[in-house]
Amino acid sequence: MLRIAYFGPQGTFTEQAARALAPGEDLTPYETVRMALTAVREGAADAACVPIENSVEGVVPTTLDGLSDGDPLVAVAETILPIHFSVLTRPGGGEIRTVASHPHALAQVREWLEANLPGATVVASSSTASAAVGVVEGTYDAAVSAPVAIEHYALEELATGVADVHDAQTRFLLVRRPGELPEPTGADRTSIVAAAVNRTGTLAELLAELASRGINLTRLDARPTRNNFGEYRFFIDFEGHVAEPRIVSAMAALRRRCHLRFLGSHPRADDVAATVEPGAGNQDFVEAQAWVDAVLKGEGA
Ligand SMILES: O=C(O)C(=O)Cc1ccccc1
Repeated sequence: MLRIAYFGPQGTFTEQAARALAPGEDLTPYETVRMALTAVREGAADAACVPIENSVEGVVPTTLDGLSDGDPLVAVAETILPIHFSVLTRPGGGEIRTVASHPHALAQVREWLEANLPGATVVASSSTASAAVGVVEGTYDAAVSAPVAIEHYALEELATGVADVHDAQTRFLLVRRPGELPEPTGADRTSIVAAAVNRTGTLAELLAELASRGINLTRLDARPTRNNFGEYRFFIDFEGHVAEPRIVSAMAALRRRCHLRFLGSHPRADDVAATVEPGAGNQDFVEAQAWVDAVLKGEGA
């Protein structure tokens, strides 16, 4: 049985994602994303499930920073969950003075809180489920939680199906230490971190390497390096798998231009096939290479 670390405690959205990505495996909650990643780096877990991006709030910065610092880890699978919340209180609990949740959750229920709990102080907690634990312990009066949290904590539902933005989704990754890669499927995502020198046009040059090979981006985020103010690392996700000739060509070109960290190639949860531009399919790259090989051998011109 695989040991899967996940961003907990029990009852987080991430636990739900871990159950979907690693059914029947041995799941252990960790208090922070960083601690779950460290468990994999140190060998205490075989893989970790962590949230990466939300359709409303964007990326989860602690996950990006946790993946770009420390020993390399690679994503081998992803899942996307629909996100709506339950507001949980103590049974028979009185006035609601404080309401807590993960910042990504709070950002998605701001209008609901203003309309329904206007007097309550809003407090950020490490996860939606840690807010529920805080309500059980009396630290907060209400928690904005994942619907499954009610199965773990002796609380009452003040409201369910809460969401300012309907159809919100969060994408989660299963990450491991580098090893065998998942097979390409034709509907894959590759993730890298690029650290380029601060010079005019650097980012445009990196993106041009991808664009000229017809590679479609699915996400682009910048995070500060934290060493020098104004210096950034770029997190780039694009369609395709590193085992494909066109992606190999792009990765080698990027590697010549900047420091690269490979964060994995894996099937997309939404199963959307990669866009292929005319002349930029894998077969085009294979045929072009075969022609150059023939020239080198003196068998063609
Ligand atoms: O706190 C949780 O339950 C998480 O898994 C992170 C999160 C928070 C808000 C929306 C989706 C995921």
